[in-house]
Amino acid sequence: MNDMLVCCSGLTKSYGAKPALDHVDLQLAPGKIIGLLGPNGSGKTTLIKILTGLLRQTEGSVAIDGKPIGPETKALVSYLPDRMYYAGWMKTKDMVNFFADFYPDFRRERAEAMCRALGIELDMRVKTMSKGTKEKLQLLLVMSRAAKLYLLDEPIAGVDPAARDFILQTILTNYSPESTVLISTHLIADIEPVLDEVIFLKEGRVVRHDSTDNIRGAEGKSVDEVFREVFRTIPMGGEWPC
Ligand SMILES: Nc1ncnc2c1ncn2[C@@H]1O[C@H](COP(=O)(O)OP(=O)(O)OP(=O)(O)O)[C@@H](O)[C@H]1O
Repeated sequence: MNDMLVCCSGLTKSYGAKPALDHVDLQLAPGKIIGLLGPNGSGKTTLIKILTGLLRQTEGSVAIDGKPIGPETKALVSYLPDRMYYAGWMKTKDMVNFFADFYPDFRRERAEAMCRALGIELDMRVKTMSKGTKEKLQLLLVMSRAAKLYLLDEPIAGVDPAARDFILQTILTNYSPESTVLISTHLIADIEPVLDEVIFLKEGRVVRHDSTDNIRGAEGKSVDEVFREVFRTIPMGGEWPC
């Protein structure tokens, strides 16, 4: 019996001729916070959307908790998309009610406590919120579910550094040892302290999947430094052609 939470085998997704994901083999254990890292267009959002069931793979297989993607796995997954999808007329409390109606595993008290801690009033309308406040609200709602797999697509892109710390703390304190958090981000240095593992995606392929301890221990470098080496686009000391 495989005790991995996520298993992808030969996972391929093509939108046209070029694959966005190219024969990806991945196994994600429960109880980990994992960074999904790669340059623009490397396939991060595509992988996350396949795990949510929003996209279907072209080839290969994918399972969450031993089940193929479908209604059963959707109930186990809490997903933060890379863009806001709530109507502007909604108030914070409408969104809290929306989540409470939709998800049996939603913890209302926790969500309301986090709103209070962040100064997000329950009567505030989405359209009057700053971009960062909307992102914080959406993330705290997603993290208030008792899910097995949290898929966070760029959760800290639009928030200030102090709020980033709060959000990372929120992620750390809201997941259980049985659940895993997969976080896609370009802000590696900010998120590095909370990561157990990293996955480097390059042109739709996994070029490295390792623990952050291994990376730091074996190479004596931060994940951010290793990422910059793997994905350097201009050779050191090199120049762009005229
Ligand atoms: N709906 C689509 N139709 C055609 N091509 C697409 C579509 N969505 C994504 N792609 C292509 O698939 C590849 C992977 O895109 P994806 O959005 O998964 O990358 P990403 O790593 O999340 O990028 P970013 O860091 O910029 O968000 C890119 O080459 C992109 O142009």
